[in-house]
Amino acid sequence: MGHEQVLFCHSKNPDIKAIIAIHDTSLGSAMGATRLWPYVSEEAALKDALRLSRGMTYKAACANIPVGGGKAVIIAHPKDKTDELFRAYGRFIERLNGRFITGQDVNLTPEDVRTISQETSYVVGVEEKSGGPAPVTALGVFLGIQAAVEFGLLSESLQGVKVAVQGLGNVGKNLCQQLHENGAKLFVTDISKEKTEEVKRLFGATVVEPDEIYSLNVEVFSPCALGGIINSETIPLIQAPIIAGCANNQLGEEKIHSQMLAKKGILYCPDYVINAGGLINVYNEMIGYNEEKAFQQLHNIYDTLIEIFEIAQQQGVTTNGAAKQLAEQRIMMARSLKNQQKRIQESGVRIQEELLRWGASSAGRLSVG
Ligand SMILES: NC(=O)c1ccc[n+]([C@@H]2O[C@H](COP(=O)([O-])OP(=O)(O)OC[C@H]3O[C@@H](n4cnc5c(N)ncnc54)[C@H](O)[C@@H]3O)[C@@H](O)[C@H]2O)c1
Repeated sequence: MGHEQVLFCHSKNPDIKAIIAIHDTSLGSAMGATRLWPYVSEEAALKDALRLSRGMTYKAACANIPVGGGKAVIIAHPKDKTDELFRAYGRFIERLNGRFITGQDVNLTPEDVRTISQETSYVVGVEEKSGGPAPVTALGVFLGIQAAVEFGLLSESLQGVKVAVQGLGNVGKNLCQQLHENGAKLFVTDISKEKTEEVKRLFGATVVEPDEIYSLNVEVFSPCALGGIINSETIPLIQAPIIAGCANNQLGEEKIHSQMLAKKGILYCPDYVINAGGLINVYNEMIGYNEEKAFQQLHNIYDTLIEIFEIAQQQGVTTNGAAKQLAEQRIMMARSLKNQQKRIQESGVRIQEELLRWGASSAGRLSVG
């Protein structure tokens, strides 16, 4: 998959096994949260780290922020978490000298991240300066829905547009609020009755059962719960001409299912493009949180999606294929700029050396003369 560096971290006391995968640093230090999971084998853990770190490279490139892609996994059961384990892990990160910056993913708490930060400063999310990533992610998804509706339905307004939201958690509920405030008509589902009742009461949403959400006659289907829900079983049910939601890894099989969607004429917003708000938020926390700047970058999601839809339409490729193409172009451009800078620096050093040599020899001639 073209990784720059993969580290296998191991110590006996405390007992720790972790893998840090740095996929690409052309755009900047590799960023990627740390996941703790009782993987069945080291191979399974490696596969996860490799796949997720490559995803981060594409996500950052599409979001147009100067960070690279990385990911780390700790092979452990959540019940075996200890401070010693996280401190040992922090020391591994510190040794990378800033090539990899991490944060909180599955099975890590903000407290665990704080423990890691006792050994390394290359951690984000230690102090939440922005109120967490979910509202920013939701706003990014909202902008993505606007882009898709404008491109796919030729409408600049969401007034009366029917949107089906699957999952009313941290992101889903915030998204419902944005959609409601902009005149969309909501259809929602969640496995928690409490959450569906709240969204019904607050935003006048129509509640449906979890398995009914796919086949609704709506303009937008917004998956905001689980991964893998767009697959060979659900695609034939989907009526919406647009899919735009925050859930990670929505497609069961990336290639097969993105092609099935394209064949059916469904405009799919690649998940890692539309849900980049969380990463944008974390990046801004790292460089010193500035709300205005973060929200400006968030608007890139809208522009990037329009660009992706245009590439897909012009070249007859899937939106997923177009997103990868765009990300790879941006990475190649960053690489060639870096190489140019390096060449300029090297030739600058060579000229300086020539001048020094020339100066020394003419000084010699002068003194002789
Ligand atoms: N939080 C972020 O900033 C962020 C950023 C990028 C991607 N994501 C992804 O977006 C998704 C949602 O994130 P979140 O932070 O809102 O999570 P969350 O856990 O707060 O919410 C998920 C919701 O989905 C519901 N749910 C679970 N199974 C369901 C089912 N079968 N049908 C309907 N609803 C179901 C849960 O009850 C819960 O309310 C996840 O896939 C996450 O990885 C989140």
